Amino acid sequence: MTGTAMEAAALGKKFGWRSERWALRECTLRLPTGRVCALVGPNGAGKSTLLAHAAGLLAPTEGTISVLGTTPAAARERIAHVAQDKPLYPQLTVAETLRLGRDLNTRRWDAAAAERVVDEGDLNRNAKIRSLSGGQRTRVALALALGKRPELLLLDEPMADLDPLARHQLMGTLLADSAEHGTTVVMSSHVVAELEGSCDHLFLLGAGRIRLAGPLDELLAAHTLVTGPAGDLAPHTVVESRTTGRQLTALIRPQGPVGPGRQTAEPTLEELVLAHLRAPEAPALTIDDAGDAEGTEEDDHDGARADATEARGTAV
Ligand SMILES: Nc1ncnc2c1ncn2[C@@H]1O[C@H](COP(=O)(O)OP(=O)(O)OP(=O)(O)O)[C@@H](O)[C@H]1O
Repeated sequence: MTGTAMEAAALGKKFGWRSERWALRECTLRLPTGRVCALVGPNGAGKSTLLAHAAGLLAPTEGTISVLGTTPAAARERIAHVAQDKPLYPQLTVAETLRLGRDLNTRRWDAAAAERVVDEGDLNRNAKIRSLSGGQRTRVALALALGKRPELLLLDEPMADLDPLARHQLMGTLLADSAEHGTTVVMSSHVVAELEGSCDHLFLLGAGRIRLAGPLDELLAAHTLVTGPAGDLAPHTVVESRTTGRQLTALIRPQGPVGPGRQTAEPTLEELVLAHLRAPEAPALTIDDAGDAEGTEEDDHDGARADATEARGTAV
């Protein structure tokens, strides 16, 4: 049995005593070790808050979170967290920043990995951090994170300010490095297309709650895109359905044969995510590592409806 990289039980977070709003609520999830997990959801869904809990930077209001079999605080040396604002010392040079990384992580520091990330971006090692562009700073932050040789790498929108070529190249380096060392990666992103082909696990958050969680291939296999004549979709669980004239397009969780005259296909990651984002009331689904599904679907065959919007390639 694989180990557990991250596990949350009824995790909840409210910022401030008086706040009525839960940034996270009743989040129960498990991520096996060695996975590359996409963490997606709309703005304010709680992605950064979840990553900050896993990194030990925030304490839960209720529930628990553990990483690598212990508390986030106890695992800190084995975790690297690249926050959205990528905090670095502006007055240091790139070379001094890498030396600081080495001095703070004497037992684990992987100089070759850190230097490879910097060199692939053609960065001048004598340049001060404050003189670098946003994308170049991202590269230095990722170099520090990989140099730490973490067992769990938590990345909060790591690619947001990189140009498409740099994104592609850095993602390749990141995935190759993680595969070589068996690193578990949790990566939040709004650009779902860039996660396709990179991730094998998915957490979809909405309004602080888990909406989809599990191995990506099993989550995709649990859904079917249906097109064909309009009509009743019972007994299937409907995530989203749209009708244009007599034509129906729907994303369902099938409960048996879909019926004659309808075409079916397995959704892409992007189609799966976008349908759930357009239908925030759709029932949640968690598939655990043994392939067992747990959802909130029984009473919801009507599902949620959304406007017919062509949204391929969109950021969420
Ligand atoms: N330090 C804080 N104090 C008060 N509220 C906070 C704080 N940090 C986050 N929140 C609130 O918690 C909720 C979740 O925020 P979070 O940053 O985790 O979302 P997110 O999914 O990462 O969003 P985005 O995609 O915009 O980065 C939001 O409503 C946000 O306003």
